[in-house]
Amino acid sequence: MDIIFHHPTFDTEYWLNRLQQALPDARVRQWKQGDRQPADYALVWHPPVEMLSGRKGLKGVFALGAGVDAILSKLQAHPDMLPDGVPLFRLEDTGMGLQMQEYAVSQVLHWFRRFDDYQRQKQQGQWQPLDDYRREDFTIGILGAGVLGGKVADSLVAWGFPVRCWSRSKKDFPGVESFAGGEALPAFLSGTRVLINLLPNTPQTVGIINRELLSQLAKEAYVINLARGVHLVEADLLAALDSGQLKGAMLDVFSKEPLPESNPLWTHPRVAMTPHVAAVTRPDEAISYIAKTITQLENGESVSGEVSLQHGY
Ligand SMILES: NC(=O)C1=CN([C@@H]2O[C@H](COP(=O)(O)OP(=O)(O)OC[C@H]3O[C@@H](n4cnc5c(N)ncnc54)[C@H](O)[C@@H]3O)[C@@H](O)[C@H]2O)C=CC1
Ligand SMILES: O=C(O)C(=O)CO
Repeated sequence: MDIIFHHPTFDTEYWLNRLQQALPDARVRQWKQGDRQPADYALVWHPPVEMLSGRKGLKGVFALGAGVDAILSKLQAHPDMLPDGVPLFRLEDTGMGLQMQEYAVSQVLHWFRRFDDYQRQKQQGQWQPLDDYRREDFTIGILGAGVLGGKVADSLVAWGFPVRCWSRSKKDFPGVESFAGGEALPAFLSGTRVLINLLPNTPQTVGIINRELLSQLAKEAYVINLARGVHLVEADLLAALDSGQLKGAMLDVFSKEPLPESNPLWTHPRVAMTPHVAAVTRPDEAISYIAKTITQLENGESVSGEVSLQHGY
């Protein structure tokens, strides 16, 4: 079995060695320009078109991340990168769930304990205890209740917050109120104090966090965007912060990355940000999942992690 690998930034040597250890019978190689030799599986992130285009004999393609929006948009322009019937897989959790939990819990607690207010007071030399926030006024709403949204919901339930989620179909997560579909979105938003976005980037979700949505949140709400920059209309977020409808935002992803120097998000006092690091691919966990899945596919067993090309995630 032949496996080709391409990632623009990962330590390729490390990945090739670890993949080889996990699948000792396979021949694993880095794909290089001009390589048209056969391959059974391709492991990719931002693959060059010529790596996959017209390739015969491929049994599966693995995206080396959770979101497949970049590869799907490339496939739209170059459909022969994924011949009919060849499955596309993505990473399900593989260590990203815990990272998303760390990010969401630490930020929610930061706001809940009013560290943002105390930081402002400190800058003004003010010593002034403030009223505590109450958990019952701090409902967390998670847009996207999939692998990562589900994990984040669990961790916030454990901290005693009221948690609700919104997805395409209803979920049965312990302690989490589930809302499904467009009709249920207003009810989900009403009373939500902290909105956490973990939706995939699809034509249905682009621009979903806009003026209309933000206006339906609880007063002095907060937004955490952990999914993709295109979900959020940045100008609407800034307007909602300036009008007082929103109290703060924590953003990991942006419509353009790296965020251009001129973008007003950089200087807004109530916007905090990280450079798309909320959850990164952990090589060892990802390699275990890929090796297990390839072995299952080779044995004709059912597998998990296949992307629905119809739904776009
Ligand atoms: N910032 C970062 O470092 C990272 C960001 N991500 C982003 O997180 C996203 C979510 O990842 P997973 O949880 O693994 O995805 P998933 O596919 O397991 O979950 C997606 C959820 O969104 C819901 N959904 C999809 N379309 C919908 C619609 N139109 N209306 C309502 N609900 C809808 C689904 O029902 C599902 O609950 C990824 O697509 C990726 O963009 C993932 C990893 C790291
Ligand atoms: O895996 C993903 O989709 C990511 O965004 C990683 O940063």
